[in-house]
Amino acid sequence: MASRIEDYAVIGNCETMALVGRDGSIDWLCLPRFDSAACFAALLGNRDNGRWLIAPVAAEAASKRHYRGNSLVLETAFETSTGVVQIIDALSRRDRVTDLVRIVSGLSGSVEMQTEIVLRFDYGRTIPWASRRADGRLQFVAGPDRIVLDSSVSLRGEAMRTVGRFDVRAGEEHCFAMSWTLSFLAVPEAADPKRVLEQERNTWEEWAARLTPVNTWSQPVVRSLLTLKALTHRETGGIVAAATTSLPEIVGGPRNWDYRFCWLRDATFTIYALINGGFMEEARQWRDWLLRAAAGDPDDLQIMYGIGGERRLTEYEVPWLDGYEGSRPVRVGNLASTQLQLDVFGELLDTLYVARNAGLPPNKATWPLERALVLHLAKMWDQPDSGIWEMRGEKRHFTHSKVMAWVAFDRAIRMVDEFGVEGPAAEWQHIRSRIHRQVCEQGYDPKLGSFVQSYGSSVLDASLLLLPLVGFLPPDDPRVVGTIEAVERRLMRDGFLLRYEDGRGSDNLPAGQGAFLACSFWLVDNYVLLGRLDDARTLFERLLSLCNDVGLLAEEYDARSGRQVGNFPQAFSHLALINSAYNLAHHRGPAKERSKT
Ligand SMILES: OC[C@H]1O[C@H](O[C@H]2O[C@H](CO)[C@@H](O)[C@H](O)[C@H]2O)[C@H](O)[C@@H](O)[C@@H]1O
Repeated sequence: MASRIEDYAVIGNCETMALVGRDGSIDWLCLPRFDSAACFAALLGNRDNGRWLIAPVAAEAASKRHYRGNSLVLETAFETSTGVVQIIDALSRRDRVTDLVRIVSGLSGSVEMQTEIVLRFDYGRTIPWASRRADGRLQFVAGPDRIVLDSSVSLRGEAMRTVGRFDVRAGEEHCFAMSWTLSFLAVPEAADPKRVLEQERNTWEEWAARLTPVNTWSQPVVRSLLTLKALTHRETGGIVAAATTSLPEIVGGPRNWDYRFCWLRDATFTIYALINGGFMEEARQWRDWLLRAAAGDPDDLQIMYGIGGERRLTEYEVPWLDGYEGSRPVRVGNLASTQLQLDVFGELLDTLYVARNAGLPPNKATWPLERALVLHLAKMWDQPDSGIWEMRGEKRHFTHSKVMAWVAFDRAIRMVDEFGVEGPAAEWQHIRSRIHRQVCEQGYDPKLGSFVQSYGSSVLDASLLLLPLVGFLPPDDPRVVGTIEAVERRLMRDGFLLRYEDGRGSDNLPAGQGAFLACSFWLVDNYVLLGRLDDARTLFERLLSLCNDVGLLAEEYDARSGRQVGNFPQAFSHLALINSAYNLAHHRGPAKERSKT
């Protein structure tokens, strides 16, 4: 059985990530990209679907772990009655080769260790052919995939697994290196695990040293930025929403989605957080990814793309996997990619505007794309859509979607005014006023004293907290204050926010989801804008306490079971954490800047 979600740490190489359990088992790894098929899929099934365990034989061993400095090199120490041993894990990358290295090092006494390697390509389904090469390394091949395994420990095959037992005394070390390539390419040289670890640590540390400091909450902010960077593909610049598919929003339920794609919404928010952290090169890389992904007719803009900008993300179910703790179905691909979600226009224009203001030199294709998108939006902003929560039910006039359409026109007008780019600003001003009026008339319920999820409904939705954050209305406007109060009253569960009222949001899915962490961070941002700084700090600190022992967050938190739920680690949660930390720490944080109208 897989571990609890918060019991995983991740290691990554900016192309893919592996989930490493506290128990020393790597239960998830897709090779070579985040969205490739997994060769370790025990996370969504059982150990026969693929995993790599290295752990003491003694079942009672207690583990403690941390990252080496500001890196993604993970150290897990196991304490047993006979001694202490440490496992150091890292993922790296050479030309067309992915390396997973693990070093077992004895710290005190002597510990009897075991390893079990179950390699299953194609999401746990395909058992590869195993053989021993002339150079002594083990080789596993199936279809396009080849893995070569080098180890200082003697290993043997047993019931379709590779297993070994070894003792580690204080001062001793055993090294393992697993290298993946396409099966038709030359067999790669063996990796040098120690050199790989050193190099990975230095690269990550150098990157993190460029951070604009945030004082009080530096540690969680740096770990969140490292996680966002690790979710960014090094070559394409695409940013995935999370490293996993189908970790459930409700354990045992069907709300299981594939997040290994690049949502424009999540990516623009990520860039916003990276710009606040001072990382302009990443902003440029993502902007260039966007220009390539969105190339073509603006009518064809998708709300998400593959890592390289791929458009077809066909969703299918993987019936041979039982799902995380039985949460079925396991899905690959995402049908939401075909939805209309109007808010992405606003998020794109807002982030590109922020990037210009932050000094990102414009690319000559940027404004033509922005202009084309706004001209397209002018023709369809008044259509119903699927909204920020990607509801698979009937389309509606979501208030948040319309507000973000307002943002798109607002930022386009500002760009004409402030940067002298060319566009029909007078026409856009007219549309901007129309949307504003319409939202205030149809998206606001005077009896409730609050904005509502969609026109004419009485359902509350935490996305309404973004209204003051994007400058649609001032934070002290009574309608905004009323909305914050209504959200606190109706969406707060055990001190954290649900994203909308369960069962009333008509998403045709079972109720019972956990608190949506990004929404709870938006409440922190609203408190900051209202000057409720004590409330902001208290809620922020409580949210930080939900991070696992290595600072990672999934999408949601289920307060009843005290567990993280949803895909992991999730960019949306981490970027919201970073933005709230900057809002709290700086007099002129991102919320204050953005809310200037
Ligand atoms: O719950 C319904 C939807 O859930 C996913 O979307 C959520 O995650 C996205 C990526 O982080 C985020 O952009 C979106 O706002 C969230 O609602 C899922 O990917 C959808 O297919 C699903 O309909």
